[in-house]
Amino acid sequence: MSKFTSLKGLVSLVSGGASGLGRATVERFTKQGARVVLCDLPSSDGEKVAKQMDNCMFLPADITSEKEVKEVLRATMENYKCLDVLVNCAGIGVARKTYSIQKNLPHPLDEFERVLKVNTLGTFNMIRQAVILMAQNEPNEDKARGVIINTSSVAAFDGQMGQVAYAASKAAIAGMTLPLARDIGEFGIRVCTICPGVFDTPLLAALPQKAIDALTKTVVFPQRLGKPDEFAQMCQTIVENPYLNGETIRLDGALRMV
Ligand SMILES: CCCCCCCCCCCCCC(=O)CC(=O)SCCNC(=O)CCNC(=O)[C@H](O)C(C)(C)COP(=O)(O)OP(=O)(O)OC[C@H]1O[C@@H](n2cnc3c(N)ncnc32)[C@H](O)[C@@H]1OP(=O)(O)O
Ligand SMILES: NC(=O)C1=CN([C@@H]2O[C@H](COP(=O)(O)OP(=O)(O)OC[C@H]3O[C@@H](n4cnc5c(N)ncnc54)[C@H](O)[C@@H]3O)[C@@H](O)[C@H]2O)C=CC1
Repeated sequence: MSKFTSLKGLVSLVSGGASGLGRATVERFTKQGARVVLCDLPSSDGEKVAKQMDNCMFLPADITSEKEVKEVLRATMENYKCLDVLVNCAGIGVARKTYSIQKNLPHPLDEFERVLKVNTLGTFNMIRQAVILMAQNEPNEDKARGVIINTSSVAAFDGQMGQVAYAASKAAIAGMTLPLARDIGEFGIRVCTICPGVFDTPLLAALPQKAIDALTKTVVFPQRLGKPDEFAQMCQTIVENPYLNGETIRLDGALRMV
């Protein structure tokens, strides 16, 4: 069977794999026979989560660190001799308006910077180093060598009040998709980005329940929070469809946030 027509045997690196959408992706990929490197912060549940799965190893790193990401990729090569799929799930959220007149407080600049650094720069740091490994792969019959999947958000397009930093970081990821595909297509590496709507994870749970309920009510159908495995299923679809490239895919039940 040609490589990338199924997840079986593919070496996959999932950032943010200790929780939420990334964890669901690690779970689905390992069940489908992939060999998975779970990358997450040293302070995360990464070790515990990896131990619960077959063919999964935890390699701790802060995705914003060049040095730590380089070490994760070195260890991936040492253990698995290649890298076929990268799924960038690691990310953080913030809720902060540009200016709170009640508190006479403008959006803290360091908070804006932190969100952009983790979500956008961290995602790019993973990509720029993973490409080096993928480009060394033996191509399949279609000349394919690798697949990269990024995680943006519907906030990239319908950012709510208080989401200027988060939406900027996620719009940047969506904006990177096509130029990335253009840059690395020559190596046989495809790039797609998923824009999830509202999914049932610890990150979304950081919002007040009132806000979560209001958001859920605006999902057209199915009117519920997304299940993390539905995100993971989209990752599997992207890997297994050789003609999906350079695309940003909303996965949101037709939610358009107000
Ligand atoms: C305090 C919560 C901390 C959360 C930490 C991080 C959460 C990050 C979650 C992101 C998860 C990722 C999900 C994803 O990618 C998909 C999505 O984007 S889902 C959408 C998520 N939405 C947000 O993150 C919104 C963030 N904004 C806010 O929570 C609030 O705007 C904020 C806390 C920043 C300020 O609220 P508040 O102090 O109430 O502002 P005001 O007092 O000025 O409010 C005036 C008025 O307007 C109402 N309002 C405020 N924000 C919103 C909003 N986002 N949508 C609709 N209405 C809003 C507010 O209720 C007031 O109305 P009243 O009738 O006067 O009460
Ligand atoms: N839950 C939702 O409704 C939506 C989530 N998203 C995005 O999906 C991705 C995953 O989010 P969730 O699973 O919901 O959140 P989550 O909080 O459950 O998982 C995020 C993971 O990323 C890790 N992480 C954070 N910063 C990191 C860093 N610097 N280095 C390494 N790992 C780091 C965390 O430790 C955590 O394990 C995020 O990028 C988020 O912005 C996008 C749209 C909707």
